[in-house]
Amino acid sequence: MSNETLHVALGDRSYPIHIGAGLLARAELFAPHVRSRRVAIVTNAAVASRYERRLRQTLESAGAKSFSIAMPDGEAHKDWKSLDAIFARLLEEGADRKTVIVALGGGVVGDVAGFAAATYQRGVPFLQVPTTLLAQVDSSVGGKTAINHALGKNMVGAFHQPLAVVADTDTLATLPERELAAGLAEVVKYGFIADAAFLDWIEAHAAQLVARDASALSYAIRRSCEIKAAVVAEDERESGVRAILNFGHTFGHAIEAAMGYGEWLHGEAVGAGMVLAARLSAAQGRIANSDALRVERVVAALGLPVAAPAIGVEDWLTHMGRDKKNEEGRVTLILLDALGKAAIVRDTPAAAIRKIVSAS
Ligand SMILES: NC(=O)c1ccc[n+]([C@@H]2O[C@H](COP(=O)([O-])OP(=O)(O)OC[C@H]3O[C@@H](n4cnc5c(N)ncnc54)[C@H](O)[C@@H]3O)[C@@H](O)[C@H]2O)c1
Ligand SMILES: O=C(O)C(=O)C[C@@H](O)[C@H](O)[C@H](O)COP(=O)(O)O
Ligand SMILES: [Zn+2]
Repeated sequence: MSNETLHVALGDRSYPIHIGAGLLARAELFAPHVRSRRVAIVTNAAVASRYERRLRQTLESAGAKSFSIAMPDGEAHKDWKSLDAIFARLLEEGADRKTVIVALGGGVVGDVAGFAAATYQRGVPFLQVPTTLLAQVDSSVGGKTAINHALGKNMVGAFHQPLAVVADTDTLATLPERELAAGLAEVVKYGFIADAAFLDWIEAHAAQLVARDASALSYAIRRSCEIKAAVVAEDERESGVRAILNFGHTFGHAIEAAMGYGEWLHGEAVGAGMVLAARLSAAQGRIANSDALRVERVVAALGLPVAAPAIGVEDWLTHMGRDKKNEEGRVTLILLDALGKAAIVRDTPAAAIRKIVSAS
C-alpha cells in the first residue's frame, strides 16, 4: 500500500493531505491526532455500513476510543436540525474540548461535521476522512464548513481547518456513478480556472476517469488537491484569489437552492453552472465561442448535465443576488480570460446575466 502526502501551508494551522489506497487501515496516519483522545465519528448510514467498522478498528489501534454519530443522508439534511442533533449527541456522550471529531463521508458530512467542530464548545479539532470523489478533491481541503439555509446555499458556516485529511481512494469503488460524475465536475473546474495542461489531460482521459481507472483517478485527485492547497495557502479566507474556486458556483448554487437541495447534486449544478459562466465569458469577449463550446463538451464527456433546469429569470437573479461573493449589491462572477485562467469580475451588466440565464 502506498500513499502520497501533500501539504496545505497555513503556518501553525498547516496540515497534511494523505491520498492513497487502503489508508483507512493505516493507524499511523491517525495516531498523531487522536492518541489517548476520545473521537466522535460523524457519518451517515450508507457510509457507516461500508467503512465505519474499519475506521473504528484503526482508531483503536491508534490509541483512541471512538463513538459514532450518524446523520441523515443527503444535501437536504445539511441543516440546523442535523447540526443540533450532533450537538445533542456530543453532549450526551460527554464530549469535551479535547474530543476529536472525525468526518467520515462525502461533502455533506464533511461540511456539517466541520461546522460542528468549529462551534462545539467554541471549537474542537477535527479530521476529514472523505469517501466521495468530490470530497477527496475539494470539500475536505481548505476549511470551509457550513450548513444551507432555505434561502441560500452554505449561508451559515465558519472557516475551520482540519488537523489532517486522509483520503482512502479504495472507498471510491462503491460510489454510485452519478456521484462520481459530480466529483469530476470539481476536478475539471481546476483545469478551467488554473491549469490548461491539466484540462488537456482530463479531456484526453475522460473515458478512463468515468470508468474509474485507478491511476487516472489517483492523478486527478493529486493534481486537484495540489491546486486547491496552493490557492487556499495564498488566501485562506477568500479575501481575494480563493474566489476562483467558485467558478460555476454562482449559477450552480442558484440551481441547488431554486430546485430544493438534493434534486440536483452539487457537482451537477456546478457542471451546468460552469457552462453558463463560460458562455457569459464568451459573450463578454473574454474567451472565444469555441472555448465555451469546449467547456460544454468536456463537461458532457464527464457524464454531467450541461443544460440548466428551467428556473425563471427572476428566480435566477434573486438567488445570484444573495451570493456570498457579492459586494454592495453587485453580483460577483468568476469568469474565464482563457481556458486555464479565471478572473474575478464585479462589473458584469445585469442585462448580460439576464441574457445568459434566459437562454439557458
Ligand atoms: N467545503 C468545501 O470546500 C466544499 C467544496 C465542494 C463541495 N462542498 C459541499 O459538498 C457537498 C457535496 O458533497 P458530495 O458530492 O460528497 O455529496 P454527499 O456528501 O451527499 O455524498 C454523496 C452520496 O454518496 C454517498 N457516499 C459517500 N461515500 C460513499 C462511498 N464511498 N460509497 C458509496 N456511497 C457513498 C453519500 O451517503 C451520499 O448519498 C455539497 O453540500 C457541497 O456544497 C463543500
Ligand atoms: O473552497 C472553496 O473556496 C470553494 O469555493 C470550493 C467550492 O467547490 C465549494 O463548493 C464551496 O463550498 C463553495 O463555497 P461558498 O463560499 O460559495 O459557499
Ligand atoms: Zn463546489
